[in-house]
Amino acid sequence: MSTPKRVIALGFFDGVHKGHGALLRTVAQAADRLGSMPCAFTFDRSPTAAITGQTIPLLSSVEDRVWLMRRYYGIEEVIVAPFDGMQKMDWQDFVSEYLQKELGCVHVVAGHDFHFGYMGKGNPQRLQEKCRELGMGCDIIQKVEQDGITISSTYIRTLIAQGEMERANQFLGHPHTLTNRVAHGKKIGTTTLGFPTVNLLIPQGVIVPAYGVYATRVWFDGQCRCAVTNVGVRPTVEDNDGHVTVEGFILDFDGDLYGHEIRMEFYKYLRPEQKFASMQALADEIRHNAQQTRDYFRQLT
Ligand SMILES: Cc1cc2nc3c(=O)[nH]c(=O)nc-3n(C[C@H](O)[C@H](O)[C@H](O)COP(=O)(O)O)c2cc1C
Ligand SMILES: Nc1ncnc2c1ncn2[C@@H]1O[C@H](COP(=O)(O)OP(=O)(O)OP(=O)(O)O)[C@@H](O)[C@H]1O
Repeated sequence: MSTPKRVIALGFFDGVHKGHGALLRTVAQAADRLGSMPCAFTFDRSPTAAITGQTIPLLSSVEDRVWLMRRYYGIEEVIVAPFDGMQKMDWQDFVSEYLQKELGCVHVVAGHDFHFGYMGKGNPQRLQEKCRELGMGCDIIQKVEQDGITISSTYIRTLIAQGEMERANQFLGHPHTLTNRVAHGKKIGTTTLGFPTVNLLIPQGVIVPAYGVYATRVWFDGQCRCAVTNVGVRPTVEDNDGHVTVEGFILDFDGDLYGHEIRMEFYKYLRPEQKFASMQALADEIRHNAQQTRDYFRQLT
């Protein structure tokens, strides 16, 4: 079978923010024009983390990155390459041997500050020259800014760590999204509190939003519902084990989602997590937060 022709965006794309969006939209347009497949190239782990040895909690799991690129920008295929296996590849080989010969790439799209190949020796200018030599198309996208700030995954991570979800979403261009299976909780929600919750495990290596309560939406089994969600260690619960949980009370829903995959979208930070004097006081506050969530989504529509 012959290799399909591909138009490929190059980068890591953590969070798939608006700056990445400028590249991905250009890919979709070029692919349409050239009758090729719109694609993106990413790595299985953060090159910056691998090179510097730092731990960098990410905005998105690989699965979410792939889903976001498809959902918001129509990217049909995401090539997830192993960073460890490719780190030492020379930048010229990356373009001619890997992109052109192996992947059938006819056009690449990269950002203004894209460095690639062994020791980061490849840069936008070299990429353009090499593509010209090989007969491949190449677009370099100028930086996208908002409020005078260059949009970047690094900046958006700091916003999410501080609970500034609405601002993070403005920079992302879509709601911050986490997808995973629903885990079992301690059942206190159902038995003592009167608010059953879905427990979403934070995907490994992904940033924990600031502890607190958020207006969220959850998608599961083809449905979308509003939910009020707590992120934190539940200091009110006596036998909490210090584990961070993400627990959503889904409004107007009655059903069992254990083991199902859910996608949670974070919209607005409502309040910090607190230690309440009693479970009754916590239940009263959750009722209030549920109403705030309803009001929030009502004014959005
Ligand atoms: C909207 C919402 C807000 C919450 N806020 C807090 C809080 O401020 N402090 C706290 O200790 N627990 C908080 N919780 C966590 C509850 O204690 C938790 O839902 C309950 O322990 C149920 O746990 P389970 O899933 O193990 O049954 C909140 C839960 C929800 C759904
Ligand atoms: N604000 C932006 N405007 C235009 N292009 C961008 C922008 N941010 C990133 N890019 C480009 O998107 C591709 C992927 O970038 P990358 O994954 O390194 O994102 P980043 O947001 O710059 O990450 P980090 O914050 O870790 O530096 C690269 O080609 C990069 O140059």
